Order: sequence, then C-alpha cells, then structure tokens
Amino acid sequence: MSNKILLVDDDPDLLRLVSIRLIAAGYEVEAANSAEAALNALAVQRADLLLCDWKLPGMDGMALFEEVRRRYPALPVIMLTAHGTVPDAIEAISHGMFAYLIKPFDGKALLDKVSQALVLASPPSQDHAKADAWRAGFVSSSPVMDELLAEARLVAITDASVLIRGESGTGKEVLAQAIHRASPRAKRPFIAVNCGAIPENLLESELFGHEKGAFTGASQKQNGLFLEADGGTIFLDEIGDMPLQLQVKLLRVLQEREVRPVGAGRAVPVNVRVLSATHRDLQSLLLDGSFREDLFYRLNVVSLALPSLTERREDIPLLARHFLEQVVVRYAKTNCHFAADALSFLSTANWPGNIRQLSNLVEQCCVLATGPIITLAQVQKAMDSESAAILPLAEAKRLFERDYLERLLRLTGGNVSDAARLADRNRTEFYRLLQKHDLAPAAFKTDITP
Ligand SMILES: Nc1ncnc2c1ncn2[C@@H]1O[C@H](COP(=O)(O)OP(=O)(O)OP(=O)(O)O)[C@@H](O)[C@H]1O
Repeated sequence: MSNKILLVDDDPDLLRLVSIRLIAAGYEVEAANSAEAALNALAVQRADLLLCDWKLPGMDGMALFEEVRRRYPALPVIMLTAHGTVPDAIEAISHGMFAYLIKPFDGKALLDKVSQALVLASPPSQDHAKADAWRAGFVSSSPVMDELLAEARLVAITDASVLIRGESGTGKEVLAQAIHRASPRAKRPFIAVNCGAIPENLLESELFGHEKGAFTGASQKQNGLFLEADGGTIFLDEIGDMPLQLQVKLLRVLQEREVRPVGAGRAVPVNVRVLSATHRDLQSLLLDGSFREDLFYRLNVVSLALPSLTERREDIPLLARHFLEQVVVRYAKTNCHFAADALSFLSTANWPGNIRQLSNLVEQCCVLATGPIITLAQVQKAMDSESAAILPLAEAKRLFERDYLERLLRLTGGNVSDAARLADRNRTEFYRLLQKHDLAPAAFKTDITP
C-alpha cells in the first residue's frame, strides 16, 4: 500500500509539480493550499507524512508544525523553506521536525528525504525471510493468477520489457512492483509514471529531465525519472496515452540506452528496465497509427494479461478480508468481520472497477459499520448507494466518458456524424474518443426494415 503524503503550499504551480513528482514515485498525495485546510484534511483522514511550505497565508508553516506536533506527535514533518528561514528551520529540527529542504530543491533530494521520513515513521517489519516476499501485497489464490504469477516470476529475472494488459483497477501496477521485487534490480529504484496523467508539455522533461533554462520555469537542471530509475525499473502506466512525438524519443532511449534531457547537448547513458501497462487495445492504436509499431514490439517483448476480478471470483473473499484488515488499522477501529452471506454476495457481484472498486467498497463498509460484523444488508446498501461508486477521479471520468459515448451512439443508431454534432466535437476528435474506449459505431447500428 502506498504512503500518503499531505502536501501544503499556497503556490498552485509548486503544488502541482511536487505532486506529480511524488505520485510518479508511487506515493499517494493530498494537496492543501493553507495550514487551516491541512488541519481539516488531517482531521478527516490521517497521512503518513506532512510536507509543507514555510510561508503560508494565515497560519504559517511553523505554526502548523507546532499544531501538528501537539495533535499528531507521530506524524513526520518536512518543511520547504527559503534561505532566510534556515536558522528557524534548524531550531525546529531540535523540536522534532524531521527535515527541511531549501527552495529550490531538486527532485532527488525531495524523494530521498521523503523516503527516509517514511521509513523512520513506519513500524519495523516483523516478517523477514519470507520466500514469497517478492509478491508481498499481491493477494491471490486463484489458479489463473497462480499461473500468471509463475510467468511473471520467470520473466522478472530477465531484463526483458514486459507489457501488462488488463482493465483498470486489476492490479497492473501491483504486478509491476512484484516483478521489480523479484528481479536482480530489486535493490534499485522502482519508479512509476502515469503517462496519461502528466500534461503533454511536461512529460518529456519529467521522463528525460532538463537543463537549466531549457524552457520558461526551468530554473535549474533536473534529472528526469529515467535517470532516477537508473539501475532499477521504470513502470510506464497508460502507455497508450503517450503522444506520438514522445514515442519516437522513448524508442530512441530504449534502443540506444541513453537519455537526452530537454535542452542538453549530449545524451547520458542510462540502465533501466522498462515495464509498461495499458487498459487500451494497443493493436487497434497500431492500426490507426496513433501508436508506433516499432515501439510496441520493443515494449511487448513479453506480454502479461491480468484477468478482470470477475474472471477470478475465488480471490474476492480473500481480497475483501485483506482490505478490511488494512482499513481496520487505518481507522483505528476495533476488529470487524464480514458475515458469511455478505462475503458470498461480494463474490457474486459485478465489479466493473475491479479490485480498486472492491477496496473502496470495503473501506466504506468498515467506516460505516456500527458493530463488529458487517452484515449482508450493509454491504448491499453500500453497493446500491451512490457513494459506492466513488472512484478515483481519473477512473470516474473514464467511466463517465465511455457511458456518455455509448448513449450518443445508441441515440444516433451508430451515426458518427450525428453523435459528434450532439457532443459538439468534430468527427476526427470524436473518432479518437471512440478509439480510446474501443467502441465500434457499427455495433450500435439499428436495422431499419420497412
Ligand atoms: N492482487 C492484489 N492484492 C491486493 N491489492 C491489490 C491487488 N491488485 C490490485 N490491488 C489494489 O487495487 C488497487 C488498484 O490496483 P492498481 O493501481 O495496481 O491497478 P491498475 O490496473 O494499475 O489500475 P489503472 O489501470 O487504473 O492504473 C490498488 O489499491 C492496489 O493496491
């Protein structure tokens, strides 16, 4: 499970950039633009680390640190500070602040401090020499997954590029992490990047880095994520969303094993194993020219397909119990369990959002549970209620978009021109949306027989 970082800054650009960097490194980030907002967020849900700017409107970073120390003494705090306040920051260290970073700081320094703080803050592991440590956190006992994991383990020890396919929420990133842990690169970094979540104009410099002054705002040289993953593994999630011109550059990196930061005169050697994932049908992207065939073959040396949750229903009770154990700890609840009929209901339900949806539902049941047993009625209520469908924003948007397109196609009997007109989009754009969701207008054609 990823660590959650509460990031506090009143500068929206910094908030966005630091968030992108932390999320790319696998952390969960909640952003707040003031100390007051941060305290409200902490009152609702705990975080594992507070990263905050010293200068804030209203209550400043130092006052926030003091309040946090009083209310949540175990929560580590890292302060982002300007040169002028360094003496105060040093003083704050002696009062229990974990660390400070002087602005502008580079991505590596930030990630180093963050990971040190989280290691120190986490309880010591009790389970050392476990043979299956590589797949720790990967809950499953279904035969289909056993087979897939055996394959993953075999491929892990090679340096082959692996493309992981599967619907959203099936655990592609969890599998990528397991492959990394089972590989000879396990002691080096695992860096995950969601290619669809980073704005196109930032993606190149995020991946390959930039020189100082390479573009407006590039106030200092920065190593990209490829260089940060040197010796380890980079996981390119949603690779199907990578813009074409960047695909060319990625291909060059894979062929020549060197990266050229934006604005740099020469390339830098890099040794990274690439794992990638997509929920989209890359074959159809190849056909319409929006994904390069040469890159596809480079990335798809080995292909692993994760089955949807309904194709491995045996795993559902196991996963439900696993998530329940986690949320019980997270919300400091007294132990609670699913009633047997509640578990069998979960096992037969539909899970369009796969494991992520199951995890959200379990969390909701646990939060709302009033006694030690979660009953069938409570599970059904959670499943029926609007809030059961609370998904991460990106996933909710994707499901909405797909549903919207389907409704338009049904309404127009599969007529793309009419559907595009209703959506106020041109045909090219509309076709691109249909491809993104693998929707074929022909399937919606209605036979009009006289
Ligand atoms: N086998 C598993 N055991 C335990 N937790 C899992 C497992 N598979 C997935 N999860 C959990 O389900 C959630 C979704 O997993 P993950 O992000 O890996 O899915 P994904 O396929 O990469 O999704 P997306 O396509 O939306 O990026 C995460 O919270 C993850 O920890």
